[in-house]
Amino acid sequence: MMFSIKTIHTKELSKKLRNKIDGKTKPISALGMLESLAYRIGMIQQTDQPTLKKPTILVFAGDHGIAKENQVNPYPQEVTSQMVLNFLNGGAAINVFCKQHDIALQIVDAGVNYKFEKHPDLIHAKINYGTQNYQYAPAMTIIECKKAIQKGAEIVTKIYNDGCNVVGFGEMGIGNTSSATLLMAYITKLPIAECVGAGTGLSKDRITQKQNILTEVFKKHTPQSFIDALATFGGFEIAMITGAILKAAELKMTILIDGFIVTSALLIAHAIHKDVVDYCVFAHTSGEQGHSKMLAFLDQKPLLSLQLRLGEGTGSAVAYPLLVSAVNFLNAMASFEEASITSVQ
Ligand SMILES: Cc1cc2ncn([C@H]3O[C@H](COP(=O)(O)O)[C@@H](O)[C@H]3O)c2cc1C
Ligand SMILES: O=C(O)c1cccnc1
Repeated sequence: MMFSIKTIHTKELSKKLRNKIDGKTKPISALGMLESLAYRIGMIQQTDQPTLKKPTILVFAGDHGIAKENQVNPYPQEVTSQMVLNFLNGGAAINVFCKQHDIALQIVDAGVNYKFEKHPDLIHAKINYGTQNYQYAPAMTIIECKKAIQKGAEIVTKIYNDGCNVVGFGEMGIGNTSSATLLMAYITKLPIAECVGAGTGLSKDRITQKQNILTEVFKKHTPQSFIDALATFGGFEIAMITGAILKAAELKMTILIDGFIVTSALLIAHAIHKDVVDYCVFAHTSGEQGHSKMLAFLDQKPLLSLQLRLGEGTGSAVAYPLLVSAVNFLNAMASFEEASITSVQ
């Protein structure tokens, strides 16, 4: 389970890209974050003429042992499987946005507590029927965790081999803001109180209850490695996304990072391989309060801030057209020289 992720920085290409961007018919830096986005995609693809091919969003779904008790989650566990069926029927927010932007969408059963029928858009990768409740035992075994990482890597390899070079990850798993909170606290070393939030809409009192429970959980376990932390606090969908991110970076794909939960998977991937973030584009800042702190920890600026707090990869789908604009201006806009326009002295 080794990933070979290359440092992107090559001075020559970096200079070439900067000159190309600065040479376009606009004042210097006038395309703002679209410029840094074009630069990043160019660096990822190691070319000053990047292209976006077969954009795909993979939504990983998994159930969480703790969710059965309804202490940290307002919605019951069965909503995970019900939402998977909704994805397969085309009725969820992520379906609508992917359709709008011509993004291929595939759903992965990473570990839902339900047996699904075969479906062309569903990848069967179930590790188990939900995790253990980490109030009592680690969420999964190290073997299960490694299997999930491996499976995530395999799924990304498959879409890469089918011609995709830009991928976003989404998730569905009732209770998974709790896993993300614990992973965030483990990696950033911030107190649980700084990481915990409303999830799908807990009241203030219930956030305090969630904070107390997660503080106890955090004290109970002493993971010995990043993989152990992922196994202890994670979900199958989060572990699979971690493997998917690492593989996508190895394959030099452009990776769209969504909200609080996907970023928690990235925190683990980043702890394992710090160069992984150079392959990522940060779609948005989630309304879940810990997310902006995760982004600050990674020193990354997201494209959008729409107070989305849904997950499913919706922030990535909504941000995707900005990547298209970035690549298009870089490839199609005239330079001062081509348009015979006088530049600054
Ligand atoms: C109908 C519905 C659709 C969703 N789509 C994503 N989530 C989001 O909410 C869940 C995490 O929040 P918590 O930790 O508070 O349970 C995840 O499934 C996440 O993807 C949804 C949640 C619900 C209820
Ligand atoms: O930001 C997210 O990904 C998020 C926030 C709340 C609930 N589900 C997902």
